[in-house]
This record gives sequence, C-alpha cells and structure tokens, in this order.
Amino acid sequence: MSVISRIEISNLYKRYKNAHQDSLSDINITIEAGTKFGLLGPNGAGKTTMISILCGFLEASSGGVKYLSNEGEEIVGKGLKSIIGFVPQEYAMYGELTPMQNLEYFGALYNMKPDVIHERSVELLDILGLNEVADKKVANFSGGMKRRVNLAIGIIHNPSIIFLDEPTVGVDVQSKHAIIRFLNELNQKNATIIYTSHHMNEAQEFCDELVLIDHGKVVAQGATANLLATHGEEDLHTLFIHLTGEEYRN
Ligand SMILES: Nc1ncnc2c1ncn2[C@@H]1O[C@H](COP(=O)(O)OP(=O)(O)OP(=O)(O)O)[C@@H](O)[C@H]1O
Repeated sequence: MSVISRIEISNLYKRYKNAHQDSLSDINITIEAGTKFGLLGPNGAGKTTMISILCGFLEASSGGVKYLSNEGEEIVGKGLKSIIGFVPQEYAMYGELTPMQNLEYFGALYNMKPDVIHERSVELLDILGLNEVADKKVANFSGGMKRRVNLAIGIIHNPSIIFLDEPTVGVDVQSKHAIIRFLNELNQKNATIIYTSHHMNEAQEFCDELVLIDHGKVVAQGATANLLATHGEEDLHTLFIHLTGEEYRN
C-alpha cells in the first residue's frame, strides 16, 4: 500500500441542494502527512461539510480533494478507504451492544479478521480506559465513555489519516485529557490527525497547523505559532475573535 504524502484541496466549492449560498467557497489547502491539523471556525462555518467531503461522504460542487502518495500518485478507492478513519460528532455506535461487540461489528465492515479485531479491540479498550466495561451495554455509559468508544470504533482498522469532528465536545476533563493524549500518541506513530474543535486553548496546544474558516471561506491558515506571530496575537482565542468578529452565529 502506498504511503500518504499529502492531501491537496483545490478550488473546492460546496453548495447544498436548494441553498442560496455556498457552504464552502474557493478552499485551497494542503495538509502534509504527519501533521496535527485543526479545522476551526464558528458555528455554521463549514467544518463538518469540509470533513464530510474529505472523507468522501459528500460530493463537492466543484474543485476537489486529492490524496497523494510519496510517489506523487493519487490514492483512490479501496486503498484510500483503508487508510482513512472518521470519528463523527454524533455517537456512531449500537447502544444495545457492548464496546467489544461494537468494535467486532465495525471491524468486520473493514473486512478485518476476527482474531485481528479482537487483539486490536483489547488494545484500544485498554488504552482508552474501557477494559473494565468492555462487556457492559454502551447505552448506560457516560458521555465521556461514549466518546472514547466512538474514537475506538473510528480507528479500529488502524488508519493513517484520522478525521475527528469535535472529539472532545461534552466530556469531562479526564476523558478530554485521555483523548488528546491518545491522539498525540497516534500522531507520534505517524498518523495524520485532522480535527475540528470549538476549544481554542486545546486547539492551540494540540495543532501544528490550522485553518480558520468563516462563512465557508478560509480567513487564515498556517502553522499555529506563525499565525499568532503574523497577526500579533498571544492566543488563538483572541485571534479567532479578531478574525471572525463577535456577532452570534445561528
Ligand atoms: N444538508 C444540508 N443542507 C443545506 N445546508 C446545509 C446542510 N448541512 C449544512 N448546511 C449549511 O452549511 C453551512 C455549514 O454547515 P456545517 O455543518 O458544515 O458547519 P460547521 O462549521 O460544522 O458548524 P458547527 O460548528 O455548528 O458544527 C451552514 O450554513 C449550514 O446551515
């Protein structure tokens, strides 16, 4: 399998059916493999739309996304599906099943062998502090536990590019800490992490690179430290307000 070198997003536009304006407009971004990349913006900015297009769940209206190998070839089809992991904002799991049963189910969808699924599940549940509840129904779990199960499901097939839509929303400090620590560990093992968040402190600490979008357009992009220096801001929260304004978004 080819190793991913970068993701190139060029002249990307998205307008939903019957919408009167673009949800994404003229997006041009290159994401280098191995980065921790933040996709930030206020409510309705277009973050979920962008992640959905990047993962292939949604079609762009024009322009596109290319996953390129080290040899400069485009990675497509099954080869691409196997290297992408997606952790959605909503809980994508079966409440009546245990974490282990959920992982067995989703692992099978990736055509993983049962013994490989089992080994990987035991490892993930252990790392994410879920081994003691591996045989309990997910429906009774706390928000933080469900988020950790969501994460384990999204990466059961050991993807090298991991998309996460608000992975730390609505969880306690302990789960948030465990999730971020685990994402850092995955990144150290060369996984590319692309995530959205509303937590500016967390994003500032976590991301090497980020893009800030507002009303479907890129308003800033670059290495986190460079962006702050260029705009003369001390932290991402202030830069965010400076670039996107203070009015409410619906
Ligand atoms: N299925 C859809 N049909 C029509 N418009 C949509 C659809 N999904 C999203 N939109 C619109 O596209 C824009 C971008 O939405 P999107 O959900 O991508 O933003 P977001 O940055 O992820 O927001 P949030 O932070 O609230 O999750 C919004 O104006 C939204 O109303």
